[in-house]
Amino acid sequence: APAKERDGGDAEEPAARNSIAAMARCYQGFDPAVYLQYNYTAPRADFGRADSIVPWKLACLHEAFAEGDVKGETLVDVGSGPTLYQVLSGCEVFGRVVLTDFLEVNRRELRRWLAAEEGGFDWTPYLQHVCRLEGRGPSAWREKAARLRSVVSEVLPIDVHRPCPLAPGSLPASGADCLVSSFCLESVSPDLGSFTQALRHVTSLVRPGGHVLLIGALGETYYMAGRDVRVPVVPLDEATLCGSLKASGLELLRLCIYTLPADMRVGVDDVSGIFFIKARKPQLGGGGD
Ligand SMILES: C[S@@+](CC[C@H](N)C(=O)[O-])C[C@H]1O[C@@H](n2cnc3c(N)ncnc32)[C@H](O)[C@@H]1O
Ligand SMILES: O=[N+]([O-])c1ccc2c(c1)CN[C@@H](CO)C2
Repeated sequence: APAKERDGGDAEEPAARNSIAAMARCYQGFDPAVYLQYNYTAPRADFGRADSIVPWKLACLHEAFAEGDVKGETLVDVGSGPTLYQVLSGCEVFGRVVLTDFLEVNRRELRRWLAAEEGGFDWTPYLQHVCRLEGRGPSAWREKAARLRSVVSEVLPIDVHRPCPLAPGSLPASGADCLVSSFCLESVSPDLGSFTQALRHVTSLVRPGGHVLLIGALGETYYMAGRDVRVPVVPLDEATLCGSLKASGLELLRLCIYTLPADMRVGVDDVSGIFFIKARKPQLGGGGD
């Protein structure tokens, strides 16, 4: 059965189970509106600035799909939170997009946008920006919004600390063709060991030969997930990140790093850099695609 929001995952050692449970308790205070305001409005999401973080992330995702090697039927987004930017490029390639999060408050926020209900976050500037990247006029954003709403098939509970993060049958038996995950694993894991274990768990959701696109924080030790909700983060650097990727069996295809300019450090976290990883899960028997 899908994990409850206070679960301690399936960690073997009691200590690990406790720290995972402590992390889950931390997330009970997660406030989607505050989180969106802190990270998805200017200056971090300023579409008029070439060095703003969100345009950089959207460009990485656009390029990853534009190369044409990432294809198939099913894309799963791990730890979606209340955000949709991370699937705005992939939704044009895949006929089925599965969004997931640990918290019902976030799943509800996603369903609110998908149902075109009033009062949710306005993703229009994001839709328009990705349409520009795709060489479509910004007025194509309504088509992109309709496309996204048509391909998102589910918004499911997930727990990356479980060997099977999703309920059985959530994805095709062979696995998803592509997995996207942004700012999840390092911000839900108490330490590097559980980060690497969580990466192994989510890699099991992907078919052999499928692709993994990861966006995350470098050098971050905490972030504010609500007005007074401080969440600890596993501080990663390039070496530890690549070590975990190798340990999870993924083949690194591309690693891009963004270093935050001073005015992108706005006091809501201590992140120093952002990574984008394009990786592939080897075919069985280690063959090519
Ligand atoms: C920093 S937010 C990232 C949100 C979004 N993907 C983004 O790019 O901004 C981390 C997300 O991980 C979710 N989360 C917390 N514990 C989790 C767990 N054990 N398994 C999967 N997701 C979890 C939280 O609910 C939250 O939405
Ligand atoms: O600048 N950004 O686009 C951005 C978006 C989300 C997040 C960060 C930065 C840094 N903190 C993480 C949580 O670990 C969440």
